Amino acid sequence: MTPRTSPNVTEQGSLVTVRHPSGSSCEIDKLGATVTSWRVQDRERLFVSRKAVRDGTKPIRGGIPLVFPQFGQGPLMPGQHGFARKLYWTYTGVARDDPTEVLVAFELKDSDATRSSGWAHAFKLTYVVTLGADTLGTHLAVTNTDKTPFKFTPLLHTYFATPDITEVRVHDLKSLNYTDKVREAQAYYEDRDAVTFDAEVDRIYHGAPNIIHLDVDPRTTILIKKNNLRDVVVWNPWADKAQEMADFADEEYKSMFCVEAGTVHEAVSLQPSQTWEAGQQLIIK
Ligand SMILES: O=P(O)(O)OC[C@H]1O[C@@H](O)[C@H](O)[C@@H](O)[C@@H]1O
Repeated sequence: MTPRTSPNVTEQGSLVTVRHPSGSSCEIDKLGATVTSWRVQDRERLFVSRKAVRDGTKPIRGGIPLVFPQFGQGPLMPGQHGFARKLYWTYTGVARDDPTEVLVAFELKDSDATRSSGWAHAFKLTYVVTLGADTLGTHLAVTNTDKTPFKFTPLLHTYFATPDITEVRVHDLKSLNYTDKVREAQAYYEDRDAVTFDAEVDRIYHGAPNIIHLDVDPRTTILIKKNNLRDVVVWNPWADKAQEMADFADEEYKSMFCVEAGTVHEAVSLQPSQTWEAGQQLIIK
């Protein structure tokens, strides 16, 4: 099928750039189908490290890497955060372009690389990125094309940009249980109205509400509206961990934070021929 094109979408090398008539734009790298830029009102909303490696030798440090089939270092396969963020996806073209939204689609199927990864199932992933005037949607469909069921723990690893990490507030997580990876992966209860950052944070909030408000600075709120993703991971490496990461500059922990919608506490199970769908919409308020 010939990819559908639009004057609002350009493809150059591994980058697909989408422009909306309102002036907003986004950029997706076929490496991982990683959204690497989202600009609204002339302001970049996503964080990408200035030391990010963009040649395919490692996942892109920033934007929205897509974690599949495994979040973290789980039991499903060896390594961290699965293979989807490390592989080049196929750009399948413009799915829709109308005055309100522009949609572009990407696909990843099992290959020698995925079958030899330790998670050897046959699958098809379809990822649709939707740009509106002040919204960005990322929607994933997973189809089991195999003869047996499989499990996965998918996640949208969104890196948000902030002018000052100490002013960030992540709301709507109060009264949830969370696993704290910084404290021996023990379970805790969130009693604060907002999660803030003044040290390393690495938590999995279980069963989070579908709307999360983020104050990225005292005047700017972004809403995450998630769909069919149960949990929310909140992460900032802070100073010491930042120094350990080769593709992240030492001071960059001050200008980013991750709020990651996923189903990671318990895996999704998918039967042969079935499709599972989920996603998020980011909205500038
Ligand atoms: O360095 P990576 O593999 O991109 O992972 C970054 C972080 O991703 C988060 O989702 C994890 O909860 C953290 O534990 C991890 O450090």
